[in-house]
Amino acid sequence: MRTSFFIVLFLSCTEGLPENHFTHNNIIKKINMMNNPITHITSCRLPTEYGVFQMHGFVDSRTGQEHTALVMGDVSGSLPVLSRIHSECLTGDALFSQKCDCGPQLQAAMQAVQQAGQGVIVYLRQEGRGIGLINKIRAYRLQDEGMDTVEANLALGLPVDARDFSIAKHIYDHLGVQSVRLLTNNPEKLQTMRDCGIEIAERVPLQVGKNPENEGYLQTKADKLSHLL
Ligand SMILES: Nc1nc2c(ncn2[C@@H]2O[C@H](COP(=O)(O)OP(=O)(O)OP(=O)(O)O)[C@@H](O)[C@H]2O)c(=O)[nH]1
Ligand SMILES: [Zn+2]
Repeated sequence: MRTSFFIVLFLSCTEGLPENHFTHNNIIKKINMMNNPITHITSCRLPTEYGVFQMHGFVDSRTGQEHTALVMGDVSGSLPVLSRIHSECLTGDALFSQKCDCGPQLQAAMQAVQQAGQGVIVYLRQEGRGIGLINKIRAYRLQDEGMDTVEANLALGLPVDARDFSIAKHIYDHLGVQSVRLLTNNPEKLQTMRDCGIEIAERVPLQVGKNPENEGYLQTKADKLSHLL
């Protein structure tokens, strides 16, 4: 009760400070980092087209969201581990959509881990950059009418990107991962991991799955979301 009072007081006092100071979001993320909200529930063997992984299930006590990590080999310790932090995309990962590059990225990441003989795929259930499936369909409908991926989220009154990559840090901690070679083109993911205390030994580019349907989407990610494409 007392702690919450001081947190609320602190948040009110920091209102109005510039973006690069204490934003509410950053403070809330830091509080979340202090009280680990991610609980490991169980794990099982998962044979896939890309080899046999150990699949771990986690629950976020704040949202009830279920996340998973696919692990191959021994990943604990200070040596860099090949890893992908993948955000759920039902349309791309499971329904073969060509509107994005998620499906081919997931496959390429799993294949790369198989080739390395060791690695972690963190699969975060933050569909639609965190706005959920129904809102993503709403956003796609606006894109059918000519908006780009950023404009559509904003037109719906939603954040452009509502994901919390710090969840991955808790998952890495559970697995004993300290340093990663991260498969990504997204600089924000790299920065969040660094801010959380995960060493980025290397960024491994992941440029696959380009097709005529997703050319504009990839261009928007490069132009408006600073993706390294
Ligand atoms: N709201 C919204 N979400 C999208 C759209 N297209 C893909 N997504 C979601 O975007 C997430 C994937 O993000 P991306 O921007 O493709 O890639 P990233 O994970 O940020 O970066 P990489 O590590 O380089 O792949 C998934 O959750 C998808 O469901 C879209 O047009 N609108
Ligand atoms: Zn996708």
